[in-house]
Amino acid sequence: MRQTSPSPSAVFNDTLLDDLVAALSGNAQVWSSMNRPHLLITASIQEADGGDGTSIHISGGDPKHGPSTILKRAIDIQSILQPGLPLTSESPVSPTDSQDGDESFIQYQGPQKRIRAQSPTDTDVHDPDRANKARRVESTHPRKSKGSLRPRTAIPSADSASHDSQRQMAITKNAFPRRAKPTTDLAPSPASSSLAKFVQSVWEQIHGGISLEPAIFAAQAADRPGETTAGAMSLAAPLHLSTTSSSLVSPGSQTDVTPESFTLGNAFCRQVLQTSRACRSVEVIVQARWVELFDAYVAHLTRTEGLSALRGRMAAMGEACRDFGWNEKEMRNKMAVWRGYKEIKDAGGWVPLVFAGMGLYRMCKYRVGLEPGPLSSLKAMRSRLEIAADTIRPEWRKLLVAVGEPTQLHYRGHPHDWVAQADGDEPLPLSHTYRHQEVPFTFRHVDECLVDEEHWPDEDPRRVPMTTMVTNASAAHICDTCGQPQSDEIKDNQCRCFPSLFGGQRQKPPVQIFRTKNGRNNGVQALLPFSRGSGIGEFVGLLTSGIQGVDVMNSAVGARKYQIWQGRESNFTRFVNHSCNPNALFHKFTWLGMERILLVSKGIEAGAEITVDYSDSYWEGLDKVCLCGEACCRYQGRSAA
Ligand SMILES: C[S@@+](CC[C@H](N)C(=O)[O-])C[C@H]1O[C@@H](n2cnc3c(N)ncnc32)[C@H](O)[C@@H]1O
Repeated sequence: MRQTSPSPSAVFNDTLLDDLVAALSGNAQVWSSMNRPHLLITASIQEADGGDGTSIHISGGDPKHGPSTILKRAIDIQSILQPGLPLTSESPVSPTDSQDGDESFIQYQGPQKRIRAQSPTDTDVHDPDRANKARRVESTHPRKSKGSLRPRTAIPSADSASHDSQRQMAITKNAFPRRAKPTTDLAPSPASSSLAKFVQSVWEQIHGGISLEPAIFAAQAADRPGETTAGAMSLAAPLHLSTTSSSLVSPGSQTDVTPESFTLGNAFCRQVLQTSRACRSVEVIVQARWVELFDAYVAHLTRTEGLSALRGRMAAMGEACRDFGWNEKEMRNKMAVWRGYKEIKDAGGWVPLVFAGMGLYRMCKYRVGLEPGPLSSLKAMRSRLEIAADTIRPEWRKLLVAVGEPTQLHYRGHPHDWVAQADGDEPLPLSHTYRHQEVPFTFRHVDECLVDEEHWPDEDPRRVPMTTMVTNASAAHICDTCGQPQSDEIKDNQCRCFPSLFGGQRQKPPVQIFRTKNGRNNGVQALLPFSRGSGIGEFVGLLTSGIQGVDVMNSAVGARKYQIWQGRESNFTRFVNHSCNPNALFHKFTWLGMERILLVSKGIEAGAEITVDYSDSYWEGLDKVCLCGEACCRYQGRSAA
């Protein structure tokens, strides 16, 4: 049998060969013939077939009685060699003494029967050629290796060692990087870890598939016929603080910003913010809908192509990877997050996605809060979310064009024109909840008190003697609580006693009218927590006097008594129920020289009903039973007067 030396550059798929030889339960040899790889089982040294194709030769027989070839089959093993690395016959010498000829082999020690590799002995020292052979075998069969085939390491000749051996590339057995086990010693500090993650995300974004077209400028240009994108860019001019330097503010230079350009800069910055916020909302609803598209396409593939669900998903995934320009891992990661968006949409509708804050991505990435319990709570909240979104931010529905959903509002009017019901039941129009009354229900939402001129023809009964502070420009009202000047102008106001109610941007109160379950009709629910001492709202209604027999608030400034009646015109404070253990109270506060009655929190959690103590003067003589349900209730179970 002629043997040629295998190429030292031939790289084998060790695992496959391991498995193959292990299955044959014996030693094996690989050699090349006619530049094609062969695998020979060494149980019997018998060439079965020179052949001209790449084949596995399986021979057997008792050497004493001569070989008896039992060629079973020939298998092409070219495919298990690394492509592009053909066997060559240039390697110098056969590693075994018993072989000769122009075919060489690498001896393989099968996993079950290990042959100790030859190593140079004392005798070898005197026989350099034999020693070299032994070294080659040793390097081919490192003792620690467990039954694997390797190309033989070439032993450089004296004159070629300096360069040839330097240029031999190899893929080592342990080249595949394994994940390092994190150790506490080496764990980066949280700060550097956060920064490292941040920088990593920047690199990922740069190298990922995003495109940062300045769409906002294009949109502005579209709004202004004849305006180019570059021209629209000039809208951002107030933000170009320095035209001579690439940095916004040149060191040492004093940039003059006029009030007008500051206002323009604010407007531009706000516009960009709002545009990007709307884009972010569109992004997540589109991604939630895309997951539905993906699932529907998989169903299509399984139906029309006869693919299994798994194969259908793989096929759809492949197409998605191609179209998004992402690899499969990126695509899977994105889809996992997007599927979270879809689950939120399925439970709570589109509102939670459109108005989601920064936590949405993390929540979906780490699947926190997407358990059945929280999702069913979200489901019960769905219509409440829609009431608020439709009545406070009606423009949100227009974004649904992006996912082909109807854009008509479900809930029109004032946020408190709707009464939310428990267990996700459809909200009721406010007037429907007073149908049981004999007098038809009419109600107008107002933010300020109205003066009943019949009783107070000349002045507002709440006016208090004014405390003023004269400044350069004008006289200012001084807060009798904090001693700071008060003003409805944000830039002039310094009183921070109730910032959500006075002196700043008045916020929509995060409360809803809801239907109580225990016979109190409607009540007020906090949608967000109210910290202790914070203002929830002002008790407003008709400023009048002398009313009896209906719910009314009595107050007085000095000797001047007045009443606030909320029967026809008011705000949500009209619907606050009584509790003998309330979480809010009514509090007098003077704003701009006028007494105000505020609903102030004693510490309220999100979701809780807001209650106050109506006071004994309310309940005394009233033929009602208190239904507050508190253990300390003062008016429960009493016999009606
Ligand atoms: C200012 S309204 C509050 C809103 C009212 N629940 C509604 O649906 O219009 C006051 C009325 O609510 C009811 N109410 C408030 N608190 C109550 C309580 N603890 N027990 C029984 N009824 C209560 C009484 O009918 C009372 O006259």
